[in-house]
Amino acid sequence: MHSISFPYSNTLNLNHIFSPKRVAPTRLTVRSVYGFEPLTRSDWQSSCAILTSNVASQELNDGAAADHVPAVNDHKNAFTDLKLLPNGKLTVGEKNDKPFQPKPLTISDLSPAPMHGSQLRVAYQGVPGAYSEAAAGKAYPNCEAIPCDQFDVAFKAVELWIADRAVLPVENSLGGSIHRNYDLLLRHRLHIVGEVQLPVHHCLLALPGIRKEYLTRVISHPQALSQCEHTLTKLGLNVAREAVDDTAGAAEFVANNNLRDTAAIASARAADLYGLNVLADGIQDDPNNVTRFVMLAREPIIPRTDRPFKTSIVFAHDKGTSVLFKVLSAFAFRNISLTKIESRPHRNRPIRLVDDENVGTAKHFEYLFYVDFEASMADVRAQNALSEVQEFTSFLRVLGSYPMDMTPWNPSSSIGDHH
Ligand SMILES: O=C(O)C(=O)Cc1ccccc1
Repeated sequence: MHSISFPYSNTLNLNHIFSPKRVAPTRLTVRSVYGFEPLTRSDWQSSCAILTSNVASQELNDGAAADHVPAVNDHKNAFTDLKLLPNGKLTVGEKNDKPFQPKPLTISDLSPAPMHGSQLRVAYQGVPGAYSEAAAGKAYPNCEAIPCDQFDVAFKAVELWIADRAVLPVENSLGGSIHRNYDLLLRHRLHIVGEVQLPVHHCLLALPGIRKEYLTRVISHPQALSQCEHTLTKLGLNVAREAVDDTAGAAEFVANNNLRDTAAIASARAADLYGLNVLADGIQDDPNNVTRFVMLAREPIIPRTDRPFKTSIVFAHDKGTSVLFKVLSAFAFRNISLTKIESRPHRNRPIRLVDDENVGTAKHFEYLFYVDFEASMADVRAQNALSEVQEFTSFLRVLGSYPMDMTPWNPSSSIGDHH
């Protein structure tokens, strides 16, 4: 067996990553960053702030403009462009719309996440009946789910204290990662505080009295369309497919516009809500179709070791060889299992790194790597692995350390199933 010695121990220099212009960087130890003991909530929160708040990113087509990217948490601007529609849905409004009044903070806003069962406001993209709404309900029973017309709006709602959490679908057992949503995680400063996995059960919905033969179009969220592709063909539906923002929104659109030639792929709950018929039930190609959603909050949660935790990180490197091998070995030698590894090309899309003086620097990386591993940041193995990863990488961000969803699949309780 090979023995490998690592040229560093517990010392983690965050400043060379996040503050490239700083002359005399202060060194933080892994212990202070991840707070072994004594571990207080404020220790952990301020540590995470150090790790993550100095980094913001922006997808840009033109790299030259990257140094002038506005701050992502620009509350002043954001207050003027979010508005609440009469149906309770949040949307992006015009700059001259009546601005939102920021909600005054109360002591309970500053306390740890409310106890199970209390009313938490959870923003999701879509309209009632969307799978993200169901994911919010699974993660936070009795929460108030707030529909938003775009993911960006859901993120902003949390940043502005209009909502407490945002729900984001990030990967699917069939289609893999939802890359756009991973990019959103980087462009905002929210923390992953939980995950839920949902068996998704799709239905083909149409207006009452409409038969399959009348259809010329099927509309839905792109993930839903791709998850049902073969079954649609088997049903003889070689008709146009059209992508819309969310599954339940597709059902609502068919109903509101009385579209007799169009079906929607959505949940059975959406059929009930919008008065549509279920033409075909369970039309996903993979009967074990599962979508993973993450829950996002303004503050990270305190990682624990008394139950299984997962940690999500993103990193990039700009020099060195075999970097991925070295990074993976940091986990392998500590027996930490990875549950996900994914590379994402990031050419021509600079990431904006912000230093302590809030001066932004655009950095170009060829690839970003997303890794999820099965350990809590309160676990010394994870802390050591990450301090090692940091040595090989030029950009590293902990997206969150959170309890794993351990619920076993139960097809009979699939979301969207109306039985
Ligand atoms: O559109 C929805 O209902 C969503 O929540 C996104 C989605 C789409 C397809 C499968 C899982 C989640």
